[in-house]
Amino acid sequence: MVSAVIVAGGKGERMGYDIPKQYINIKGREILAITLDAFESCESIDEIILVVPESYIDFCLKNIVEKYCFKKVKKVVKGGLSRQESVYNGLLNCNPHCEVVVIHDGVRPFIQENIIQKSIEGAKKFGACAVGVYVKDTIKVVDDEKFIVSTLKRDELISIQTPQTFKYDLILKSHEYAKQNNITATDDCALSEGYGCKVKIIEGDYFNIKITTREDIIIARAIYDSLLKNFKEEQNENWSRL
Ligand SMILES: Nc1ccn([C@@H]2O[C@H](COP(=O)(O)OP(=O)(O)OP(=O)(O)O)[C@@H](O)[C@H]2O)c(=O)n1
Ligand SMILES: C[C@](O)(CO)[C@H](O)COP(=O)(O)O
Repeated sequence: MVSAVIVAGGKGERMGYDIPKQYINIKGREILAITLDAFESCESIDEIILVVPESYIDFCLKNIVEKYCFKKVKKVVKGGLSRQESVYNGLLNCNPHCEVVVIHDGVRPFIQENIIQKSIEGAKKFGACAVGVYVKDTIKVVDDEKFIVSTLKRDELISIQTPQTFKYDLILKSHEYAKQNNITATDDCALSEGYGCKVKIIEGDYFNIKITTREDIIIARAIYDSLLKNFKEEQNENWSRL
């Protein structure tokens, strides 16, 4: 059984709106709903555990899960103070038969189904698999006064995204190990690396952005338009081929 833990338990402080950024509307659909669409329609996903701030559980059930009839969402559970705590609570709420778990940010709405699928295959084969893209800029290390200390080798640098997909027991143990040893990290790969696990990277997609600050909303609207346009063109092509 494959579970998806979608973490949407953050407050979106860097976005600075009154509502958490996962509920911002992009061309008529909430960011979180667009993210859930991809997982709902991915055949390999058996259940979705949605993690949201406690005060948003009822709101989310009514205005996202029921409104769009997301049938695979089996539980909406409370998040924690950090992303790490939110993921951990998501993991604890997965079905007991879960073998592989796909962990994804609720604010990465442009994830493509084929990438979710490849990450599941990667986790089955390697135990841990994450999606990433090569960085396009040259990356510098700076000191406290912002003078350059060194230049990193770009062909060794990956910008890590989600999904990050794992054999369930492995990621649960990685989180528990981190908790016992007061280890914190901004992603789940780092926790499984800390537990001694090798994580395989698969090529992601530059469109799979994390909506973090206000300029990302402008970019997200453009991506949504472009993906929708491609989808319509593909449908027209299929239609004309019939
Ligand atoms: N306590 C938290 C913090 C973050 N997240 C989720 O983790 C993902 C990536 O986090 P980030 O972009 O940092 O979101 P926020 O924490 O909401 O943003 P900010 O740091 O600006 O407040 C988001 O889907 C977010 O909702 C979570 O589930 N629980
Ligand atoms: C998990 C993640 O999206 C991978 O890029 C990222 O680490 C989340 O970081 P944030 O600090 O919650 O923005």
